[in-house]
Amino acid sequence: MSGHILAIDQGTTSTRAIVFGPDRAVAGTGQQEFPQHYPHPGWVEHDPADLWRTTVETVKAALAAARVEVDEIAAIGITNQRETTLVWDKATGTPVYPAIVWQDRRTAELCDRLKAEGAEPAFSAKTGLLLDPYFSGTKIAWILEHVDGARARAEAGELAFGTVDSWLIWNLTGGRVHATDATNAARTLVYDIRTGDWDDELLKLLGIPRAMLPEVKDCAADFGATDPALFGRPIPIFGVAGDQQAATVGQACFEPGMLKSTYGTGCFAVLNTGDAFVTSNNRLLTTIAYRLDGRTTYALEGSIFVAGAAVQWLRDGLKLIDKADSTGAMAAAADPEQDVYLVPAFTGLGAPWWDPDARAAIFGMTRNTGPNEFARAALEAVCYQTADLVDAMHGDWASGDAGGETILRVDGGMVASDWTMQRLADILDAPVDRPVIRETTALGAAWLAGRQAGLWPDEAGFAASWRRDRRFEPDLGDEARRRKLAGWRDAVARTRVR
Ligand SMILES: Nc1ncnc2c1ncn2[C@@H]1O[C@H](COP(=O)(O)OP(=O)(O)O)[C@@H](O)[C@H]1O
Ligand SMILES: O=P(O)(O)OC[C@H](O)CO
Repeated sequence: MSGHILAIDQGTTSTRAIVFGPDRAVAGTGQQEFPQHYPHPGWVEHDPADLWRTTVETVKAALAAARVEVDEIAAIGITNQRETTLVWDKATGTPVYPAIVWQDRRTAELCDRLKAEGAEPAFSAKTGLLLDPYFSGTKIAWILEHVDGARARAEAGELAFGTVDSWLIWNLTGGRVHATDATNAARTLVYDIRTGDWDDELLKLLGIPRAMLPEVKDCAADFGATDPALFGRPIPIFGVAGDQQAATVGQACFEPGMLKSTYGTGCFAVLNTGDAFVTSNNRLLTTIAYRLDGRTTYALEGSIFVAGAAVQWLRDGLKLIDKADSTGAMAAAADPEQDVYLVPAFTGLGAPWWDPDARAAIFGMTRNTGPNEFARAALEAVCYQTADLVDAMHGDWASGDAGGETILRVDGGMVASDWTMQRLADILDAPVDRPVIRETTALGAAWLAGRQAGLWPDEAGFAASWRRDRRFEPDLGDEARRRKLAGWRDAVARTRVR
């Protein structure tokens, strides 16, 4: 056996598998998009079979691209879109309903009802989250309520709940292992991140039987081995983390005060707060950054639902562009005299507003507004939203705690756009560091698996190998920055409904 590690990154719009060589460089990749289903306004579903099929197919493609045999893979690390909720039959492995995706807003009313009953403080104190449809708990409750017979079967111990990691582990192990890791559990709204256990009071409030829940393990742990029938021989699954947490470790943000932001479909900024469970006064989430050797490292997180998805909307919805990477040149060519703002609340607004009923809007258009201004507005929206998050973080976590100025480590599909990264530095008025390895999420999952396998270095050794591709320095006058931010905040205020 040689020391390759296979990372599976099951994301919102595509599944990726990446083989990392013993030198920790990318040896081969496989990637597949899969269909998104929008059965009603505000609803978003995935077919669980698509998540599984694309996983198997991309693993095979990555192995072929890397020209490695299965017996050269020492371990698998899994990372995944978080909160997306699946419920399946333990005997047959058949899902009782499609996967309800994290972006889905169908449980907004249930969240409102629970808030009106005064339940939110109990959820926040234990889980670090808010009562928002984003998280898994109300999605599980919805399935139990709306799928014929589901509640009785769940109570009889016949049904399993899982986030996408659990669904993949279940299938990879041939239905032998029902497990998750602490970071994914932390997104369910029923896991107490202080005690590290499912919480009976919260389960009762949502009517979720404990028997449905997976076993919760550290991020680097033994999650079982793949069924030999799948890839020809068993491969141990040694690492699991939600994609934003995997990106946090992939960016080597191991020190309190270190901050990363990932720009994929959505944007997620995660600030390591060490051993401290920091309660936000600015409606950020408190969550688990990672749990290693039984020790929990906490984080503050700002979650924005639409980042690259706005670019996809320009491409697929408006058909203004053919390819995502056209937007940079268009933004650069946009009329500097026009202040056009897109508030991309297609599925409500996430942190720090948490307004599930807000819907997207464009402000400031004139007769001269065209595709270039739309492209710039879509890219700038990501920068403004990051600024809102970083501001909120500064309110909760004094920058002195971080030992100096804010430096943002970035990754995800959108960071390919130099224009966006420069504008991000300009709007934040802080340096933005882009790493050499942009597959940071997969790298983080690989590190967890490689650490558990004893093949990859510990935190310090791994952090020392982090390499910067480029630093974007802020280069926009204070006045212009303030004017733009004021225009953005005015646009957000006009979009909010709560
Ligand atoms: N050069 C680019 N400029 C702007 N947006 C981009 C660019 N390249 C990719 N994107 C956007 O990044 C997203 C893909 O990022 P990725 O990290 O693969 O997402 P996910 O993991 O959420 O599926 C898409 O929404 C796409 O529109
Ligand atoms: O699939 P991504 O990269 O957009 O990430 C989704 C997040 O995990 C949702 O919380």
